[in-house]
Amino acid sequence: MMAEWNAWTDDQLKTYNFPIHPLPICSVNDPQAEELIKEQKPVVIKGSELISTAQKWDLEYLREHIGDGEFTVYESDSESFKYYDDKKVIDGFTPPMKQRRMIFSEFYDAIKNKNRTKKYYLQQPLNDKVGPQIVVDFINFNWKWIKQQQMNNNWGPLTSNLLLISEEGNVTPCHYDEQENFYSQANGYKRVILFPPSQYKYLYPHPVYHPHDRQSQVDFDEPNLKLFPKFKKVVGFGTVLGPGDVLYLPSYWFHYFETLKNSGIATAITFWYKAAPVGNITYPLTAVQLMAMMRNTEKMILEALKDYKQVDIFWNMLAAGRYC
Ligand SMILES: CC[C@@H](CC(=O)C(=O)O)C(=O)O
Ligand SMILES: [Zn+2]
Repeated sequence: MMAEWNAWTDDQLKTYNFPIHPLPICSVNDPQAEELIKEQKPVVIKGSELISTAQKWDLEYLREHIGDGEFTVYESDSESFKYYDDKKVIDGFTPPMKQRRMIFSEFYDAIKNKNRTKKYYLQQPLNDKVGPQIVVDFINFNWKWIKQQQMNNNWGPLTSNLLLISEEGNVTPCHYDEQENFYSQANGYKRVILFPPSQYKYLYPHPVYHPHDRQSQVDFDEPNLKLFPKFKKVVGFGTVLGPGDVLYLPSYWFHYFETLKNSGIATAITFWYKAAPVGNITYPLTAVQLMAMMRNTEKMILEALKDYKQVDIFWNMLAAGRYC
């Protein structure tokens, strides 16, 4: 992967032993960018100026201007921040990180504390509690351009702008989301690795009823190939995002993020949109349609059986010796 001149070096990246091909990179005026978005394929877009007013959002600026609202901050004993849905409860599940609520100055102090043993990741939807200067910066995002993308692709409404403030080395393990996303890097450097929905069978997401729904069960650092043998077939598409870069991250594409080692703080903002309504069904079904169908089937079985422990029994009864 080619480092932009002087920005970062390969030794700041974690190493994985699956192939990683480069993601397409286009200028905002390149028609190929629009084509890839229309085909729901990922592309890194340069020069959109989407969040240029947020490129000055460093910790000091935010401490001064972001206001005294509370923020969700994940606290982890390791570099890994594997998302979990605290509304999904199953026996014996221990959350891999702590979800805390802090005002920004508490987050700032936690990050600056040289004696700390924990790692932190602020992940908070931007809301109306932010200070007036942040509102001015937000209003001056390139809404004209992104609204054009939303319209061109018949997406639904913007659902949230998640502010992400990550420390060097933090990892968000592989997962998928069900919304379209323009992932915008304000400052710092983050590496992203994407996997198409067709690689679902290599990434073994947790069951829908599990708190880690949508997250891959495979630990990329120590993959258990006995439990997840097809993981060895996985092929990634990756790049390093720098200040001003925007990644179109299509719904249902699996993705993994890491904040480069020794690169300080990385600030990013997501633009999540409801995906376009499914058009007329053609066969064979697409990988995305199969993923949506599998999710709905799991939800229906859970709804019918009421008890998640029965889902495993039912599924094995249905499939064992008959389908697998
Ligand atoms: C939510 C955290 C993650 C981004 C992501 O998964 C997304 O925007 O969908 C990251 O940047 O570490
Ligand atoms: Zn995600």
